[in-house]
Amino acid sequence: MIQAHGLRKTFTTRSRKGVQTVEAVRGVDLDVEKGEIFGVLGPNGAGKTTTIRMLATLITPDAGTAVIAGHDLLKEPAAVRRRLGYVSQAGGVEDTVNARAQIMMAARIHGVADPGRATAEVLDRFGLTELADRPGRTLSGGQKRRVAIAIGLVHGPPLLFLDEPTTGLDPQNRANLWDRIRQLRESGTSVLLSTHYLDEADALCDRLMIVDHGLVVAEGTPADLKREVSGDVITLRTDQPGRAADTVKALARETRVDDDLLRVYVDDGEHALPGLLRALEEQGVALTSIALDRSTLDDVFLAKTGRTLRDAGAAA
Ligand SMILES: Nc1ncnc2c1ncn2[C@@H]1O[C@H](COP(=O)(O)OP(=O)(O)OP(=O)(O)O)[C@@H](O)[C@H]1O
Repeated sequence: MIQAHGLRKTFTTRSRKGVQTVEAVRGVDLDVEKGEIFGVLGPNGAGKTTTIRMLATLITPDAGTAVIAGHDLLKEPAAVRRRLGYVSQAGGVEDTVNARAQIMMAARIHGVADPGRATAEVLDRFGLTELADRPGRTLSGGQKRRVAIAIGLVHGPPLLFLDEPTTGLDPQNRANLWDRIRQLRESGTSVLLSTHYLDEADALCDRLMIVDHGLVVAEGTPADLKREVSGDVITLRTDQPGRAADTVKALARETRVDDDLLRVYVDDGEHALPGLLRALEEQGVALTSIALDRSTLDDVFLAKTGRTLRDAGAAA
């Protein structure tokens, strides 16, 4: 559905401080299969939105090529545009106009043969029929997000771009939206979504790429990626993380200190734990807490970039 190679975008801004350039995307390859949910996971400022906007024909790449739904992104942008739906991070739902009218307008803009019917269908599909005649400002965050997706889908595109679809939603609305995105996949729509939520990427995506500073640092299924940094993570909280790390180094594949936390990467946590605790006790290192977990996508991010996704987000 999408084959992209070497996508690049640099932004130049001029202000009183002078000319500033930001290399937002620095050579991204992407391969999205038909009917899959593909995720672009990364911290704030990683280049997710810029990548999606290039693929959605909204900004022109400085370099690179892409074929989307069988059409060349640069040579046939109008054909590409007809085959995709795009839902921006902000959502694009008007406050003063009701949902039905907004969806109907999108259907007309796209030249849908029977806009009334297409609107009614998409309203029904997203559980919006009851709310269809209320102005945008009276809808909840989750309802607005569903209207935005309905606007993006009313012309029945085979490919949908969702830029951070669940940011700001409460857990119940996020779960609801995940179900609806999964239903899209079942009906054959390919979905490319960006997110900075690890659990979202893990729960929803068939495959994903992790981006950082405009580059792809890892790609695969969530299970493959986690297998790459295989094994378990033992997280120990202590006042002496450096000393604890030195003590357990020989028993671990890798250790990482993060404030008062020591992460110990081992092949088999259950078996490694007793030996680890014994060694720490012998050295007189006191612990305030112990946790044993399977590796997560954050551990993949940490292994590839040396930072956790949370830290990377905070630094951006
Ligand atoms: N129009 C623009 N002009 C100048 N700089 C830009 C522009 N758009 C994006 N950037 C910069 O490019 C970098 C990547 O931005 P982008 O929006 O693609 O990141 P993102 O991964 O989507 O982040 P977020 O999760 O915060 O939306 C950032 O440093 C951003 O400030």
